[in-house]
Amino acid sequence: MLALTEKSVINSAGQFGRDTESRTPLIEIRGISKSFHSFTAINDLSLNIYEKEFFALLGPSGCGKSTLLRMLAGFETPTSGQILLNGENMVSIPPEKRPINMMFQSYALFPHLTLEQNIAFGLKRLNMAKDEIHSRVAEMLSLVQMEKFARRKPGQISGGQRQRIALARSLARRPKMLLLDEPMAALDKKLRRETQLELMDIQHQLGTTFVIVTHDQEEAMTVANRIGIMDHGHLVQVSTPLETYENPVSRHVAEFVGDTNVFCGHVNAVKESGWQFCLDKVDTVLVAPELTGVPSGNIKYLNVRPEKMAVSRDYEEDSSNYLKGTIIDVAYLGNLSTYYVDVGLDKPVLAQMTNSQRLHTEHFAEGDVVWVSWYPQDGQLLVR
Ligand SMILES: Nc1ncnc2c1ncn2[C@@H]1O[C@H](COP(=O)(O)OP(=O)(O)OP(=O)(O)O)[C@@H](O)[C@H]1O
Repeated sequence: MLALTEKSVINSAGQFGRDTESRTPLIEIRGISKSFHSFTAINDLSLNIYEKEFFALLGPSGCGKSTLLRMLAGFETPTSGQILLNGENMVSIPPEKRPINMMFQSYALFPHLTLEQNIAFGLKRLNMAKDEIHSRVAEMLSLVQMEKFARRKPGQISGGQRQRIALARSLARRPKMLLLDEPMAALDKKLRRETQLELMDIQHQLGTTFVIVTHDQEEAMTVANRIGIMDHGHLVQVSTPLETYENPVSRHVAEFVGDTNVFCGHVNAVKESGWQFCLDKVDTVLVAPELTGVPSGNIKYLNVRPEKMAVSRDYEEDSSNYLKGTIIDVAYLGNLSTYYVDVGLDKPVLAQMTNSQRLHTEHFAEGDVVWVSWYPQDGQLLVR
């Protein structure tokens, strides 16, 4: 089991990056486990989620994301551990009594009811006055910009619009927390991007805590204030998107979130200019930033993101790290080019260059002999 701290970092994610430790959590998950027969889906997991936060659970298929969400909603009971809401144990509270709502991937709209009736459905069951229901439905339709379609049925609107109605319906009871299980899985890429921005906007307007489950790391990075990375029922890192990308706690997280280059090796000298990292197999020495608080003997990997690497024909006498190699593949994406460079290691190095000038960007081709370079401070040393 890995020890976790909710790191304090200042970045674009604002308040949630900085001061989560000093705030009272809305939800406190204390050492919960969930087993299905002999299989442990969630293993001694602890996490705090705060008011007004947009939290994303990210991880490979089968790591336990949905199981965790279902326990928050009350559809599953933890085998052990506690879930507290505002300090009160929720484990014995049934789903409908929790101030938490869940929006399902399938949206689960009633096909025979109009959109406004769909939104009103849960409110009627609360015995709310007719006028109040009417105004709440209107407010929700306006929130998701679907006023014009109020009298249509789910079969008469598009997939993206159904998604909005499902959102409106799940927010109508004004839950303290909304759980979203892969809410955009059925949308195409462009609509998905638009919907992500709308979702952030709505969450911001309402101030409701959102917890989203996704296996799309770009989606998690876009919408969330903080991301929890899960693996085999454990939470392996909880941090802001920036911290997750630039400071992954392990090789596993680094490789799961975005593309990266992980070099295996060891620190062979501690110099003032940085630590000297010797690559296994090619016996090349690179300069790497010091990893404070960690004995140099524990270092196993050097992690460098492809966009931190440059490709050039020539070697220059500067402080960068250089590796010589041959381009074996080029992926030209228009805005970016990704070069796969064989430097004599098990895997080619990935270097990504922005095509920032229309006519004067230098392009490289398969077979070109090049230097891949990066600044020492753009590398990250890892112990696991
Ligand atoms: N009711 C159940 N009975 C037995 N095993 C289950 C049950 N529900 C989930 N599991 C198992 O628990 C593990 C975690 O499942 P879960 O649905 O939480 O994963 P996930 O991370 O949400 O995956 P995906 O991204 O594919 O939806 C899986 O191995 C799954 O097979």
